[in-house]
Amino acid sequence: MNNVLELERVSRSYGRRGRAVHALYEVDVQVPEHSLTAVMGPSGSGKSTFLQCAAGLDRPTSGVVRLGGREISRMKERGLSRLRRTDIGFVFQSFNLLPALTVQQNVLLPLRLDGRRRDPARARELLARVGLDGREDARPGQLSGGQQQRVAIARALITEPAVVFADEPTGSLDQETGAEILNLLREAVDRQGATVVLVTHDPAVTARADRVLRLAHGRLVQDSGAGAGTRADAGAGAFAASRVTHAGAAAAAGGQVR
Ligand SMILES: Nc1ncnc2c1ncn2[C@@H]1O[C@H](COP(=O)(O)OP(=O)(O)OP(=O)(O)O)[C@@H](O)[C@H]1O
Repeated sequence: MNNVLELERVSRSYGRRGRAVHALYEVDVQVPEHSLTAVMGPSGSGKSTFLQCAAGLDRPTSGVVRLGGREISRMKERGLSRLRRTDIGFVFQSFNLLPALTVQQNVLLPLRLDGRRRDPARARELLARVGLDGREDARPGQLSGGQQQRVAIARALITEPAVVFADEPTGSLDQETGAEILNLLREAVDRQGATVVLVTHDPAVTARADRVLRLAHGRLVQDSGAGAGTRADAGAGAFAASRVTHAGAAAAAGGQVR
């Protein structure tokens, strides 16, 4: 199976030499396509830094990040922002929907921002998949938190990104709603062939992930589920063939990771 995301000896430090804080230290990770990877670890262990470096929102101090075979750690800002629009989908803890737009307009926003043709039929299809059939014209403010996160998932998937990065996607939801959101991300992997990397404190995620990476003090201290026998490997044949690899993805419409 191809690795869609690779980090090679990636470090990110802050501050001056001698007194530098190593937010990430020589992290090596390979993420195969069609898999769900959870990144866990205590507060301050480097999870957000990992996500930001992997998603091209921050540059590592040293090391190499490749997304879809392209080295993004050296890309100029212009290339990176294009890549975030075309190859990456984002889901945030706080949903980050635009309140003045309808649900459907929010889902279509990444296409619009990338100057691409809008595809309302595809937006409706994705909204139906996340259980929001018939809510296309609602405003985010009329929806519950869980429903808003469903919209955010549809938005992240609209352009078939190489990787969907999710930062604490269940962090502001109750347990049951959080479990539903996790199921949807799992389904995006199993039925739509998506690749999801999510940062979380939520222990429930481990049961739904193909792989769990644990960070401590900026280092990768555990990498469980990698290799043979992961759900991704076991279920590879069942993944939807319809996904067009690297066909482009959504920048999170109007949001940053933190
Ligand atoms: N801009 C910055 N300047 C200085 N230090 C930073 C900066 N950003 C992060 N750090 C430090 O890097 C380390 C890792 O931070 P990071 O936010 O990646 O951890 P985290 O695991 O995501 O934490 P949390 O679970 O609390 O969000 C911490 O020690 C943090 O203080």
